[in-house]
Amino acid sequence: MSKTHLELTGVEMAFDTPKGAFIALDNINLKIRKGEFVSLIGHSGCGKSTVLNIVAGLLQATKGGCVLDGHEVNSPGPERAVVFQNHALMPWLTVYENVELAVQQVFRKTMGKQERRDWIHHNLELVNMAHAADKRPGEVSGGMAQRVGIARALAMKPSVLLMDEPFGALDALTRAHLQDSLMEIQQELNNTVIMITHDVDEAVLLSDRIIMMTNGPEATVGEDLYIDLPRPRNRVTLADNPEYVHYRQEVLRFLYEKQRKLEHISSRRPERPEASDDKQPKARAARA
Ligand SMILES: Nc1ncnc2c1ncn2[C@@H]1O[C@H](COP(=O)(O)OP(=O)(O)OP(=O)(O)O)[C@@H](O)[C@H]1O
Repeated sequence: MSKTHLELTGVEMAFDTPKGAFIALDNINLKIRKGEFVSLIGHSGCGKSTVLNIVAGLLQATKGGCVLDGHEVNSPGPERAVVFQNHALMPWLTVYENVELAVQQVFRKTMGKQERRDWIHHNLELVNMAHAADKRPGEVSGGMAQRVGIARALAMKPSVLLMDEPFGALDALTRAHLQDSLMEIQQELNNTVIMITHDVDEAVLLSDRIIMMTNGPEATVGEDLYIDLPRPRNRVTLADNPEYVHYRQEVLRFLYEKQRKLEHISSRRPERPEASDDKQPKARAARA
């Protein structure tokens, strides 16, 4: 078993609000091994993005911290690439130039011009987007743009890939195709991946481990489920696999329990004054 690659220890995240400190996360402890694919799942507003932002170095924990390869994470770095739900490509640059921007940032000094060109094409090919290299993001579909976002992240050769609902906005077929590509690429590159998802099937299919978070405020790790299914994984054959069905039920059970708690709290307390309105926990039982 490989050693710990990334470690969160005693992480607390308190946000300043007009009504005082809002403790979003409390005592998050997590050890992740090199090459592990970890999904974060939990109800809306529980703090998944906050965890990801701390690992990305975009937020600083108010207590505890994050250590990657023995170094404390204090700021963003190219060894941790982030893929957001809405690709976040530069609309005025072509598909090629969007990837090039990231590659220049990381490899300007270490790769020659031709090597960089080949590397950009290689990454576009990985996600089947080389044919659209000269198109702008507005000229390709949402799924294609998302693939470019993934190529851009992979082209930085990140040792950690952080994904915040990367396939959330895509139709089912595109989503399935990208999930399969991601599994293949990750097997090949052995990156450590942390992915936020609301989709239970996606979490079980892709992950080595599913971290289920309790409801906020003061959210923490509720359950840590290891998905011991052989790879490569095939969604069609897995659908009837009793182990797969068991894992899926475990996650659903956890989420329904937490959902019941949310409903219980909201029936007793009509308002949650601490959290901002757009982040009030919502029922997402259908997809979560
Ligand atoms: N800058 C901030 N200031 C105050 N509160 C914040 C801030 N950022 C996040 N929060 C609160 O922290 C909690 C966790 O937010 P976060 O976005 O991490 O949740 P999430 O699980 O990713 O939600 P979702 O699934 O809806 O994306 C929420 O209650 C949110 O309102």
